[in-house]
Amino acid sequence: MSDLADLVDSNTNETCEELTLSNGIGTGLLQNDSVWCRFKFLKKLDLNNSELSTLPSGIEALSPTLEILFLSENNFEAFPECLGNLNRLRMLSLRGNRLTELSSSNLPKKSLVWLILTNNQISRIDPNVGELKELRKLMLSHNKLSSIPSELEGCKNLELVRLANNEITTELPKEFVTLPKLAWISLAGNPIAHCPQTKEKEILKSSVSFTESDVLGKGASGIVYAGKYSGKDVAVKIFKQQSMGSDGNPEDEAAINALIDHPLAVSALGFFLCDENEKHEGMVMPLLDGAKTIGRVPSFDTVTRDAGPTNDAIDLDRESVLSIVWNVATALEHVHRKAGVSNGDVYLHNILMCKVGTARISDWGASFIYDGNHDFADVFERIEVLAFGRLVQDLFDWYLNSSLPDLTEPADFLGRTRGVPLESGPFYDLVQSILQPDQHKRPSFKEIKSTLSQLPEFERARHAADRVACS
Ligand SMILES: Nc1ncnc2c1ncn2[C@@H]1O[C@H](COP(=O)(O)OP(=O)(O)OP(=O)(O)O)[C@@H](O)[C@H]1O
Repeated sequence: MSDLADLVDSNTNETCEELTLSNGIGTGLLQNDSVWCRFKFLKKLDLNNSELSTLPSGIEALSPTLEILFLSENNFEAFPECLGNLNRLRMLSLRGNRLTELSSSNLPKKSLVWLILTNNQISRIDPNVGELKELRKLMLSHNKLSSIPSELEGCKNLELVRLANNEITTELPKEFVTLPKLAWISLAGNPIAHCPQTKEKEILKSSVSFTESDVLGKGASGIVYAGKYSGKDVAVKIFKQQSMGSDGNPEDEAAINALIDHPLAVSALGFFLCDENEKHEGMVMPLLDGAKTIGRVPSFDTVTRDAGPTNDAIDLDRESVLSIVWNVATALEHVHRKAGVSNGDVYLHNILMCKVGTARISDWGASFIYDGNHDFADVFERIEVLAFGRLVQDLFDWYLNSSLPDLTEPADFLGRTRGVPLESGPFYDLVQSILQPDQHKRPSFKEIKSTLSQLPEFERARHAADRVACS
């Protein structure tokens, strides 16, 4: 291939909206500035894994349309200047590069909502980060940050922040953790987060068997197989090694799984280690018969919100919806109160529903442990209360055509017309107190569970959950 123009002529159409030039296809050819202005409709460009350390300014010709740019697994040491002129860019990934600093100087401040900087060398966040006013999702796991600047409070739209596996030793600024829309945060693998030992749940690899063809499901951090352990049918998750996942490390996921013990939460029976490096290789969980997730992971459009129901959960009746609400609230009340654990990823795509219809919360890959006596204990719980509110909001939107009172987001996040407003009453009041910007005024999970338990419409859900606990 000698020329990008040839490549473009032979493989694509200039009216295309998406172009993939990853794995070196575009390397050395990017300099052909005249090519870029021929793309009048390009919304998404993938230049992953191409040994790039600079971008030619010709790429600015894409600014009228380009929304999504992948520059992951390259050699960038700084944000290329031309990025700041891509003024429709909403999503930018520079995962797995050599960045040492996050500064908003060369970023499109008015348009950027989703920034992925996982697995770089970032040790400093410039105070000008607060200028990224539209930012909703910031992925910074696997970097070298030792502190977070209070100026992050300027990012009033931040909803999800990943900070796992950094070197954070100092308190997070209060202005940041009390941001009005912050609902998902991960902090494991930092000196400020606790990490217990999992020795008591270590099991011999030889005691677990599974066949690679028997896949139950795939997640970002590993694959789950049907298998056997101690004569029982189980689910076996094999972690991707060195995956530098956006959420955190298998070690932390394993450590937290070892702490979770609740019938409405899916957690580990045991872990086994790699023979070579003693790292966690796999995890054994109780097998949930016919387990299916309820939500689809967020899309480029929905950013921080699940994209909609899975095909396995297209139709859920009111009874099922209320049962999911009750089960998730109950499990979260338990893990926050008993273990000081924040799940960090409370989403319908992490709720597993088994054949008989019981919903359980799963996936502790973004979780972290906090000190229940610490000043921030309430803060971490109230952040997750908002994530729970988002989950309830999605359930009512998808299945009951009902819109909940949302004081954090008076206009719907996708600009859609939502369903019929929820009728006023105690449930309305509860939801309104959950979906509000002032963290202090949100209820704890204990209070949420207590209010739900007094509502007659949740009685059947309560009894069904009690039966699961007794079985
Ligand atoms: N205990 C289980 N029993 C039956 N199926 C399971 C069990 N745990 C997981 N699965 C299946 O495997 C899929 C992947 O699970 P996993 O927890 O790895 O995914 P995930 O929640 O997407 O996590 P990740 O953060 O790793 O991407 C689930 O969606 C589900 O279909």
